[in-house]
Amino acid sequence: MIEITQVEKVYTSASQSMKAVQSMDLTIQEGEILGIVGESGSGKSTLGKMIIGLEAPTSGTITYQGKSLWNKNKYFRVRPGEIQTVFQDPQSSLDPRMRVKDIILEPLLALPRSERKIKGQADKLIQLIKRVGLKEEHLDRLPHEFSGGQRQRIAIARALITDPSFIVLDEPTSALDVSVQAQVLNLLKELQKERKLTYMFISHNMSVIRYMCERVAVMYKGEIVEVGNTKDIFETPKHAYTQKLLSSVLTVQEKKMVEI
Ligand SMILES: Nc1ncnc2c1ncn2[C@@H]1O[C@H](COP(=O)(O)OP(=O)(O)OP(=O)(O)O)[C@@H](O)[C@H]1O
Repeated sequence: MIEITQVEKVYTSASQSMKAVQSMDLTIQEGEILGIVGESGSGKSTLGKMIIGLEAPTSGTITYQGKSLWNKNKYFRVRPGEIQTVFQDPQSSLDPRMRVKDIILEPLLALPRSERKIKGQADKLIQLIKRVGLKEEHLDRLPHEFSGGQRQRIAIARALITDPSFIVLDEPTSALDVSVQAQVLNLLKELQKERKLTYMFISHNMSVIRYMCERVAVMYKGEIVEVGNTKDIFETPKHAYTQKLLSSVLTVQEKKMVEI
């Protein structure tokens, strides 16, 4: 579905330049949940941003269903709303002045007028808010009236309103309490199956990755050092960095994640 070939991203400022992503080759298969794991600063979010159109690759190609997403610095949408995203922090990613219904409907404004499907929109909105575990009356409320988990459910509904096929989930539950985290992860899993979605799931939490993903790519200093089936990566990690990640993170976090 997505083919990343020799992608590099260099951030340049007046004083310096830094390679956030380098020599990246990666395939994301239709219908899978691919995990991207790595410590802070390893380039995970930069990769996600290049796929959703927020950062242009410095070199290399990214194709979606065979079509190039970038031509120099210009991003081409395959179909507006086809690729969506859910970010980590539901506090800052939802406009505090907007009512929930307007937040969820907002991505439709990016679609051409003919595709906004005004007819039936209200029904779709009600269906969606209920599907993510909230109530119809919540549609008229403001974000501050909700808990972190509920706000992330709103962000998920917003991502789904355009009927995407592919969603970049960038640390979608990292800001949540562990029990709430499990509920949101389960919701994401159910939605992926029901709607035959493909996810790129970014996390630094190995337990969450193991619970969610069929395959995992391990990033270190902007490069993918290892990619494979989750089971293989966890049972027989080949790269020294993956081994280190597993030994340092799992023992503490697995205890925390028992509820999952
Ligand atoms: N807009 C930017 N300008 C300059 N440098 C940036 C920019 N965005 C990211 N970087 C740098 O690129 C590197 C990779 O950052 P990135 O956010 O992709 O990593 P990450 O693995 O997602 O980390 P985290 O888990 O902390 O979000 C970091 O060194 C970061 O400081």
